[in-house]
Amino acid sequence: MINLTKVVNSPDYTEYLNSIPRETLLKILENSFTEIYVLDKNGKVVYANPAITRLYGIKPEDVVQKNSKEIKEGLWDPYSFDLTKVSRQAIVTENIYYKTNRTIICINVPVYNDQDQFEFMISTSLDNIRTVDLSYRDVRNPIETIDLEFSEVIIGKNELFKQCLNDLEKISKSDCNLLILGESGTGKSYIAQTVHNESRRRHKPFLAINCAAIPDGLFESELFGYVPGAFTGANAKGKIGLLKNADGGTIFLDEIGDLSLKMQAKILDVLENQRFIPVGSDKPEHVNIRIIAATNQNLVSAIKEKNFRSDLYWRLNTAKVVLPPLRHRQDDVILLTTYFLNTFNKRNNTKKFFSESLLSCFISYDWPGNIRQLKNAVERMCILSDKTIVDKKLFLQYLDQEEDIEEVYEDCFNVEEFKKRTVNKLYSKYKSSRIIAKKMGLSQSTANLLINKYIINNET
Ligand SMILES: Nc1ncnc2c1ncn2[C@@H]1O[C@H](COP(=O)(O)OP(=O)(O)OP(=O)(O)O)[C@@H](O)[C@H]1O
Repeated sequence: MINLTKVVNSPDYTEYLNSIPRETLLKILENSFTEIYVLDKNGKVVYANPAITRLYGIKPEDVVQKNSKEIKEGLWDPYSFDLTKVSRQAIVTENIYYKTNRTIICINVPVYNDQDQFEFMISTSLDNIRTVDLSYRDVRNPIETIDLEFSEVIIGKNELFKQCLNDLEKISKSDCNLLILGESGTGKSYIAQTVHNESRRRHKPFLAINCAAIPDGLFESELFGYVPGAFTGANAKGKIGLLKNADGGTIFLDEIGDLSLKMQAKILDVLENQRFIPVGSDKPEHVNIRIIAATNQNLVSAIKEKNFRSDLYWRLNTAKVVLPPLRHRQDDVILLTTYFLNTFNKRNNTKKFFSESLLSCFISYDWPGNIRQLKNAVERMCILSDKTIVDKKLFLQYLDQEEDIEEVYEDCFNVEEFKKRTVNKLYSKYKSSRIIAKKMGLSQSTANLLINKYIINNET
């Protein structure tokens, strides 16, 4: 929280303020890249600048005079108006906007009238914190971060991954559709957002929809919108869909492999003709949209099994990038770990380090859940460790816990392989169960069991 000191305007300051024409002040507000969102004492929207269209696909004129709590209900967390109103302080919050899954930093400032009564709250919000920079803040001149190269925004130096980044850099400058393939957690959504941020559409909305999570009917009305009276229970005024809201920008269709054949046909129409028909209407509407789609499914097999349309595949496939799994990017594991560790340290105001042995474990592990699993593991190590230097013991416990849920995830986790490899490596070097036990943070009897299981029994 930031303490607010009441600003008392000097006569000179008031004169200077009065000298600025109203039109100029309005132009400044309207052209601010940062969102400016003002609520009155009852939480009604008094003013919102056009940045809200870029961030949420909502138009200022559609929200003004409406109750902000109702607008944001279920879409936005946390709702900080009530707290700001009573706090007499500016409150900085990290919010999540569920429709796009974006994190948005808001500074909420309460404003008081001459009688010292709460008059309104001004929120200024900033997304895109990655380019403003959380990870590099300590070492980089903030001016330099404004013009980051594509490869600098995304963490990764591995050769295989760099080839993807080279392609992505070119693709982001073009306006073609893009298909991103890769295992779960390899960063498909993260890359999609970055491609948009680096494209000429970056000042227009980026809206994401998860095709797997939504039933057909809802998918259609969310994406295409509907006309008044389109179906029972529909809003009497109708609804503008994501496509229209994202006009000029990018739609990200996550998990496209899970889309039904019926919806695939509708998406194909959007791709081919840049048009769609709202639910309950017979009039096509035209949009200018770039589509980025992603899936962890094998679409070629899905086509063979008649679960995915080949014409849609080829349409989406104008540009295709296959993100490598983290086990093929072992040289990036430390880089990513350091990045996540710095992020958590900053967020939690801690100064944790990872021991060398823990980092070695991280490098040898397969990370079947890819970057998402690595990020979660780093967070878990940071939270659970009481020490400043986090050692590998916690990680081995983490692997044991993962092993417990192995049956649930079937062969997603390759813990067994990891243990086997580690024991083999240590045994060929030390040939001593005592040293292996010490190195792995296990009792000597457990180390003996592992040696028997993976080495002795395998030799016979
Ligand atoms: N290169 C990267 N640098 C930093 N963080 C990354 C990078 N790639 C991915 N991440 C982070 O890893 C996590 C998983 O990424 P993301 O959700 O994009 O994966 P995904 O492939 O879309 O997963 P799924 O297929 O399950 O939807 C996210 O928290 C994301 O911010």
